[in-house]
Amino acid sequence: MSLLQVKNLVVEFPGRRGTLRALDDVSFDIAPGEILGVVGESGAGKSLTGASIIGLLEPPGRVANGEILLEGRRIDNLPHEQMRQVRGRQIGAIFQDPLTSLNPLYSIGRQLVETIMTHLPVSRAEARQRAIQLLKDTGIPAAEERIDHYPHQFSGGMRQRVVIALALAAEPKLIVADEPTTALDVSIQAQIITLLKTICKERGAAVMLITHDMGVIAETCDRVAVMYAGRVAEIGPVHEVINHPAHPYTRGLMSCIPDMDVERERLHQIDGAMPRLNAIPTGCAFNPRCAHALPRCTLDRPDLMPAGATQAACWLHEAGGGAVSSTAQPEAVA
Ligand SMILES: Nc1ncnc2c1ncn2[C@@H]1O[C@H](COP(=O)(O)OP(=O)(O)OP(=O)(O)O)[C@@H](O)[C@H]1O
Repeated sequence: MSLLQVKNLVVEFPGRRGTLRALDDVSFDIAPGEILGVVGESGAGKSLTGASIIGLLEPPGRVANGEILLEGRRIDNLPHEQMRQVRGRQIGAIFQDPLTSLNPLYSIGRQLVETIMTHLPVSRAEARQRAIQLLKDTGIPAAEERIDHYPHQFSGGMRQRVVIALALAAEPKLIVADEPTTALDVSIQAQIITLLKTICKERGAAVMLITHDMGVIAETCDRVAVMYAGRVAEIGPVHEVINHPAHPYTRGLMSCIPDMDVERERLHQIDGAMPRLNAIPTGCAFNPRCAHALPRCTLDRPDLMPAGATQAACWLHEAGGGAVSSTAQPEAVA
């Protein structure tokens, strides 16, 4: 059974000039222990998807339709307090800025011990031992001493290690990590991503990893969901999506994977811009930027459909349609 199921998720923002639909029919699942990458340009809906799962969608944003299930149980409609429990115990969260997750007034030991004791049946002494072990496991040197230090006494990279320890403290089944390294020095980003991957794999925790960086996805994830304009454009095993991208948008993103020795770049290399929420084109939202658009693409919105070893929301893959050739070489997207 899937660990997490997101079914036909719709998120809307009511406004004076009408309702803006930021997520439109988003569906995917995550298996136990799996690392799912979520990638796409700025504004694609990655963070809103993560926020919906962890129950931290900020009003007036609201889930207007769809369901989110964790181990078969709906969590999108839970009362606030129950969702807080789920968030601490079953789902851990890691954000871009470590200081979002840490209370500057408490030592990191106090924060770890309280989280452990809130969710697991252990004594304070046991919780402290667990906290020290978690800090060691996340690569904090002299953990026995540093456990009594405050967040400001750690560097950015060390703070994000503490946040990973905190997210794992209650032994959750799922970690939602939203751009966990973007705020960090480039030289330590890879270390933190590697740590996140190894520590979650060791513990069997699944991860939803939101990032702009296709390079990170390639190195870290089992599967990847590519988002565009509030929808999933393509989803599949990471090596298939990278080597045989089925959606023209994904093919454009692939050109953003830099060479090994070139510094990583963000996904801004596809000509044109993602539409604003109040101006989403009819049909496929990508059609104005797509070199392969068919007349139908401007009229009917495609849902995900089988496309080789992945699923793509693209009419080119409809049975009988002329599928875009899948090669490892990305081609320019007009
Ligand atoms: N409070 C809000 N009110 C109105 N629109 C919003 C609000 N929050 C987000 N949006 C819109 O929802 C869309 C998706 O936003 P989201 O933050 O999920 O994108 P993203 O893919 O995570 O982008 P980024 O990579 O820049 O974080 C964007 O068009 C954004 O402008």
